[in-house]
Amino acid sequence: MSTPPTLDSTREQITALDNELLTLLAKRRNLSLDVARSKEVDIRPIRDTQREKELLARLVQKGREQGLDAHFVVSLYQSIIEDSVLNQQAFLHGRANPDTQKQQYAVAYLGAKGSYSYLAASRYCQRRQVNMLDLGCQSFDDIIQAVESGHADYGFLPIENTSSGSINEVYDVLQHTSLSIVGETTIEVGHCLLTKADAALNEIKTVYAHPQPISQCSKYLSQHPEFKLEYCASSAEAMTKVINAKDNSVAAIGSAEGGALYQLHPLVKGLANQKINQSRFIIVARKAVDVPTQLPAKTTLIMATGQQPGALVEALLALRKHNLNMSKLESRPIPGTPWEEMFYLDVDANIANPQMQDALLELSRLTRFIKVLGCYPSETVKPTQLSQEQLILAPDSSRIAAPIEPVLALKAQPHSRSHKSQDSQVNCKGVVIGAKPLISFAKMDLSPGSELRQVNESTTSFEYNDFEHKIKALKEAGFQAVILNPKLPQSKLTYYCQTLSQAGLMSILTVEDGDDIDVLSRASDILLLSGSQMYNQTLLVELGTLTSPVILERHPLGSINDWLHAADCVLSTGNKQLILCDSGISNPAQPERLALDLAALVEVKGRSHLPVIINPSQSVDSVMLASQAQAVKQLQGDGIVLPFKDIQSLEHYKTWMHNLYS
Ligand SMILES: O=C(O)C(=O)C[C@]1(C(=O)O)C=C[C@@H](O)C=C1
Repeated sequence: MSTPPTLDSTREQITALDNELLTLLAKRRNLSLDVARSKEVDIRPIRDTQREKELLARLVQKGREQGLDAHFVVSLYQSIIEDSVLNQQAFLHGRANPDTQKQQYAVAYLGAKGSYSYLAASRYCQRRQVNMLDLGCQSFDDIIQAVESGHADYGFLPIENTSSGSINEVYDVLQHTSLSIVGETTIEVGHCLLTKADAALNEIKTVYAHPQPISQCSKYLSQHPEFKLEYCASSAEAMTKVINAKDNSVAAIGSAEGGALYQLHPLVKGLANQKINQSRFIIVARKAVDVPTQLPAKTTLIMATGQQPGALVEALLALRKHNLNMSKLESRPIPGTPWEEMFYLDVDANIANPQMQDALLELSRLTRFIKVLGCYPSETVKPTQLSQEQLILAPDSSRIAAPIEPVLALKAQPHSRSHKSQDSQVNCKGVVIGAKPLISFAKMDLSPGSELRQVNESTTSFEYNDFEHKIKALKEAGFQAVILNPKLPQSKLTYYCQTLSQAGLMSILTVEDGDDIDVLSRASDILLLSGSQMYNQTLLVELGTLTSPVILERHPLGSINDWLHAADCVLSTGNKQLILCDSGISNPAQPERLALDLAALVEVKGRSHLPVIINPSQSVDSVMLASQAQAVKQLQGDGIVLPFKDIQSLEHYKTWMHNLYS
């Protein structure tokens, strides 16, 4: 056997090739700017997906001839094309807004060098080949203040993350600013455990991090109960703490890139719960920008609709009528006006587009308040895909012995409207969930130590009387179902469920453990799978075998796709009596609370035929419940879960609940 070339000489060749590849990539990038120049003249859209498909198909074929895997070629070129599109966009946007063409941008962002906001800002400037003068700030208000006062040209604000959802505080500062949104940018957030160069994992005792990364890495952190978590105002502050520490017992959560600025070592990489963990930032400036029509654009609006039923739906229908797609809907309270909501909408359209103008006119008639926060180029470059046939096809008979099976057409997912276009309804005890009106569920916590169980454990008859009294009041207040906490002896559960049944209320028990399914399903009318179990395939399949209705709660860190995938697990096992329940998503700004995701309700109602109920009790305080319930009704939600504390709280509900049924 001949001796292989030495490692050093092979590495030299690889280095030389990589250099050539980079030179070629830079040349390609320059050519794509020539393309942008010609599109500026012809006024053609930047994106040409037909051209991308042809280009990918040709390259897959060419690559295959040289032994390269089709998926590798496609993902490589998807990145190259994304870069090409974003560069062309930045170029044309600069041409349309000559006053943004500067040598240097002063940028206000959260934290200090190395924070994710810093990385997003520096990438944004790099793409525009502009120097960045970075102004680290302590809070979102300080960022706004720096731009409003002219100390900074731009402010970078994180608005949402793929794992932890929307950042409510940012929506709140947008309510009052005179600044405009002039851009957006998304960065991959690769969380690592950053340590001093010579630290080992078993030495780590304290982990410093901003609340956002802590919630985004909750799965990893739960595997390390020995870590003491210390919250920091930014990832940069967390890294500084590690650098200043005297020993190796501390670590920070942050990016490898940011850590490198502090000479920190990424001891463990890929800590995030979700494989794809991205953060989207918006960029604010004093002056609004023009977005050339060749660029995909987004317009962000803030509005308050009337209080009458259906007002929000009417406003959203105005967008649909003009063929406009709403990519995001958020609701936030209006300070000082309890029970009223401000809605934030991202619409995929240029404000100069005549349809958008018509819709705005119509919205201004339908709303009590409306303001355009900005129109800016959308930086989401959806990768062009090849068909499965194009990817799999490799008719090289010398390599493949057996003929390839034809690719099966994917069946429509059982939750989807393409599988079933009409709304599904779940019948239980004469109540139909999924047909109007909205169903009201009361959530009662009867576990020992809860407010409802302050009676002595032995005074059972008093306890039972008390329960019967409360159930009667709930029925009178208009509730149709009661969700009970299952951590009670079986005899009591059976009694509680029977009492509910006698009062004509549906009984719902929460499942957190697979071993309980049998007992709980025999006692109650409906089982509710706790969101924490949404990824538990075994439990999903078990619930799929039941013949009674099931409520599937969304995991606080779960994406809509994951939630619907979990629904498919239940449906495809057999049980079609499925109801979805959204109790909100994790809100790192207020870790003790969840954040209601009303855009998810709109999206899921559009994509799925399943009934959806909303549980705002873990995300809003009691004064906000009325307006949230109205919003749920207006957005075609099928039910609302309200916390039941005591009979007095029912008086509060009675004042507004009748509106829900009108
Ligand atoms: O050919 C074009 O029209 C380009 O803009 C170049 C390019 C590319 O980088 O290859 C980029 C974006 C288009 O969607 C298609 C192709």
